[in-house]
Parts: sequence; C-alpha cells; structure tokens
Amino acid sequence: MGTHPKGEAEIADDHIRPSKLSHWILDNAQCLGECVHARFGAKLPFLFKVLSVNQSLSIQAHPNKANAEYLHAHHPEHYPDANHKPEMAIALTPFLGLCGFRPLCEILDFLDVASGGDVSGSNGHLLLKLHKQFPGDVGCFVIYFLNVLQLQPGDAMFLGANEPHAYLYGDCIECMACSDNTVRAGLTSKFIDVPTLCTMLNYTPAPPESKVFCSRFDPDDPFAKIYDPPVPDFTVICLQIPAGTLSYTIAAVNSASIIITIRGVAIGITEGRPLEFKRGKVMFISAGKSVALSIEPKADMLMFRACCLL
Ligand SMILES: O=P(O)(O)OC[C@H]1O[C@@H](O)[C@@H](O)[C@@H](O)[C@@H]1O
Repeated sequence: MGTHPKGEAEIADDHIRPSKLSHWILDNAQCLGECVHARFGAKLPFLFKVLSVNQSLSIQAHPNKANAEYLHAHHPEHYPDANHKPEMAIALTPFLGLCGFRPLCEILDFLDVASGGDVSGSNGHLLLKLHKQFPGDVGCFVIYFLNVLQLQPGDAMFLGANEPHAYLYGDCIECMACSDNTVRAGLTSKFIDVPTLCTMLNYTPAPPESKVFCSRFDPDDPFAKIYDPPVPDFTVICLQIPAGTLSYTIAAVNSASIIITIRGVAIGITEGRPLEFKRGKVMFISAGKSVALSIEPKADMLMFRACCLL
C-alpha cells in the first residue's frame, strides 16, 4: 500500500481519477500535508504492507540514506532506488524474527556446543526447519549469531539502518520508508552482496529484549497506540475499538495516511458518501481530514494507520 513503482496502489473508486495513487497525489499534493510536502516533495514517504510469512524471508540489512544513494548510483541493477529503508514490523499473530547480534557470551556458548559441549538449547528444531526451506544455505547458521525474537500480537521490532534481521514466521503489519533497497546475507536465492554487507552492519551485541520496540498510548485517544520510530518517514497507529462502541472518529492528522482494517465492520461517511470499513479494506485519508465511523458493535474493531507525524 503506497506508491513505490514496484507495487503501486490503484484507487478502487470509480468517482476518482486518475486511479494510480501516485498520479492522484501529484494532482492533489495538498493531501500530503504541508510539513510532509516540504520535507519529501509531492510523494508519499512510506510504504505499508501486511506480510504473511510462511517460508522465511531473506536475512538482510538496509543501507542508510548516504549508502543507499551510493549503492543506487554505482549498482542500480541491485539497488533500485536512492532511498534508505528503515522498517517496522508489528505482529498480528505470534511472530518469529531475527534481529541484531546476540550478546557475545551466547555466541560463545553456541560455539562451545558445536565443539562438543552440552546440546540442549541449541535451537536444533529451528535450524532443521530453515535448512528444509533453504537446503545448503549457510544463512541457516545465522540463528546462532543473531537474536531470535518471539513477538506476540501487538509487539513490534524496528529495523534501523544496518541492523541485520529476518522474518521467519507469522503475520505482521509492516511499515517502511518508500524504498526497496535490501542488502542480503542468506536464506535467499537472490543476490547476496557480501562486501557491502560486511562494511555496513551494526555489529554491536545486545540482548533480544532491547530489540522489542515499545509503543505508547495516545493521551487524546484511549483506543490508540502509537508506534513512533526514530525516523521521519513514518509512524504507525494501532486503533483497537472495544466491542459495544457505536461510533468513533478517526482523528485528522497533519499528514496523509493509509488505514487498513484487520477486524470489525464500520461505515464511514466521507464527502457525503458511505464507505465500508471491513477486514482487508484499505483507505487513503488526506491530511487534515477526519472520518466519522458508525460501528457494528458486536465485536471489537482493529485497524492500523500509517502516517507521518513530523
Ligand atoms: O528482496 P527480498 O530479499 O525478497 O526482501 C524483501 C523484503 O524485505 C523486507 O525488509 C521487507 O521490506 C519485506 O516487505 C520485503 O518483502
């Protein structure tokens, strides 16, 4: 959901022309909000996704802005744009991922096991699972160097520049800067750029709990939880409206936003027309616009909203 040329959003509303989101934004640049427009130009700065990970995604890291510009200029065949790609994953189901280098003592313990020590707690099940998906791929051994994170629904991890990571299993909401620059390390048949990877990685060891990204409650809205990473490109707001609530207003923010409904049903009125919010429906909301919802109160409603709170 966004305007990256590799997967552009189409507007599925017969009343609206042009139907490509990027073209509509160019014609209606005020929808982005003044601050976003001033900072990023007439472009939506973020990409929003739902990932359903059955087979593990590649072990990878994303370049910072300066490195992304360099890599795109010198190797455009591997680095398709000049933007950085900080990203955040918020678990929808129990979710397994790798993130950042483990504390050194843990890595040393695993090496000890490999040379004949105790074999309990060796992550053998995960190793075999990955090896079944990617036979012979040395990336399978990365589970002994990177933290294995088990996230519960609502938990998040933020992947800043140069942070090694992988998504191994589960469903998540993902938001990132509008880019597709990935430097891969393993668990993939795609291009792996070892020299670039080795020079850029964050090698600082840290415990897994330090890799779980904390959200905060919105003082103005008891139903909103804000995931605000330390980058300007995006923020994600989780809206969870309890069963029994009949109405709720999606508040105006000063940037464009994209909102996806995960659970629940509601009718929103915009420009005098009713729009149905239900599982899988995606709405684009212009900066400064609010949407009043009439909610089907039998069950709770869960929505995620990507925006840019500058
Ligand atoms: O290019 P590959 O290795 O398939 O990785 C691409 C994947 O990268 C991750 O960082 C996420 O942004 C995913 O949404 C994306 O699908």
